[in-house]
Amino acid sequence: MAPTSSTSSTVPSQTPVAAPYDALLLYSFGGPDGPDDVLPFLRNVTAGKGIPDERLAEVAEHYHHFGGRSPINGQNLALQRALADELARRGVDLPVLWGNRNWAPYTRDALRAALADGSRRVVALVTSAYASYSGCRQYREDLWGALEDVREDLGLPAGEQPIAVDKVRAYYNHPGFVEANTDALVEAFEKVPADARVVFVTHSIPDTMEAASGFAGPSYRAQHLDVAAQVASAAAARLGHDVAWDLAFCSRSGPPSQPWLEPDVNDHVRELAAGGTTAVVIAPIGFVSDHMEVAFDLDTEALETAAGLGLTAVRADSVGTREPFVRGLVDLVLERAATARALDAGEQPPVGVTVGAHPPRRDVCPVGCCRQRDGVDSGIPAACSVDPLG
Ligand SMILES: CC1=C(CCC(=O)O)c2cc3nc(cc4[nH]c(cc5[nH]c(cc1n2)c(C)c5CCC(=O)O)c(CCC(=O)O)c4C)C(CCC(=O)O)=C3C
Ligand SMILES: [Fe+2]
Repeated sequence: MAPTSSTSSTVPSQTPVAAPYDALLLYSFGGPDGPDDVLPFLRNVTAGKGIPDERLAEVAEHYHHFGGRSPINGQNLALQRALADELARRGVDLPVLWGNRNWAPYTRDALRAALADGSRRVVALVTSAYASYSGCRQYREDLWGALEDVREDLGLPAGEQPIAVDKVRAYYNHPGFVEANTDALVEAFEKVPADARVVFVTHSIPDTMEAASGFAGPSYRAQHLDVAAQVASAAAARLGHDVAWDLAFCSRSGPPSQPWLEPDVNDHVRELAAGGTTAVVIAPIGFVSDHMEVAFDLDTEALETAAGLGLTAVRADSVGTREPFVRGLVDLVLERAATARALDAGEQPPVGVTVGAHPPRRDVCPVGCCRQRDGVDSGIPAACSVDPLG
């Protein structure tokens, strides 16, 4: 009888589905964990951005209103756990790390830990579904800086990176994200009359950033309109009635002289009320979890605006750790791995899975992608692009 070792050696060796990656980085924005963190966090976020002091004081108040703690860190921990569980369920051996741009745990520390654990190639999943300077390029610029820090730790010369990071494409039009948002909207309709109007909401950005976001595909606004149309029609099919909707924006900052995407959600709700609407669902498709913009700008301000006008108003859930979303994210990670393997082998990569009117966003950003922040180039190199200086 053959010894066990030779029996197992006859099993054909399979490429692990996550290869060439040896770790997954959940890469997020970060937020304060207590009152003393609020100001230094806000300084990190706004360094060099020209946000007026009054706006900063106002945003600090939003955080202090919730005890100086952002809900975002707990939400990322929950998502990290959900991703690890889904990977384990599929038998995929891939540790999930968590790192942030603006607060601890910082990305550079997550990369240091990955390196210490022997990882050399990491796949990053950004907690923003849409492509724009704020949702893609800025994460890539900060990642470039973190990779430089890790290289300098080891005293390696420029260009000799000890660890490489690839990024999962912007996933707004992935079926998992759309399905999870649809489920949340269908559930919200249990609490309002069938003729309630849906106000899909996302973060406002400057008009100049909106223009730059269209460099390598549909613009930030167009990406949201595509998701909104998909979610509304899928929800209508399930609910058995029409779903009327609009797209509105929240959390505008910057000087008043600078145009940002409109309408503001509060102004829009006022306009709907004036036009005879009596019930609204506020659906935060622009955010993946109920972080501060959702907790304050929507649940505190926008719902108060609606209540003050006598409207029936509910807020649909953000996708959070909903099963279709988490499943979709793991599908995207494995898709990115299959793409990396194909490119490494000089083969044609798989076509990314999507729903809606748009093709998949690129995995590797072209030169110039989303580079203009306020009508001028950021001037900062970025990781996960064909040319870091591009
Ligand atoms: C598109 C977008 C997303 C979605 C994509 C993504 O998720 O990344 C997002 C997310 C977030 N934004 C957040 C917080 C802040 N954003 C700010 C400022 C800004 N955001 C912008 C855009 C976006 N922001 C822009 C154009 C600015 C102006 C300054 C600049 O040009 O960059 C400021 C400064 C004060 C203020 O101006 O409001 C804060 C404190 C938090 C953490 C929340 C928490 O703690 O729970 C999260 C998840
Ligand atoms: Fe923001």
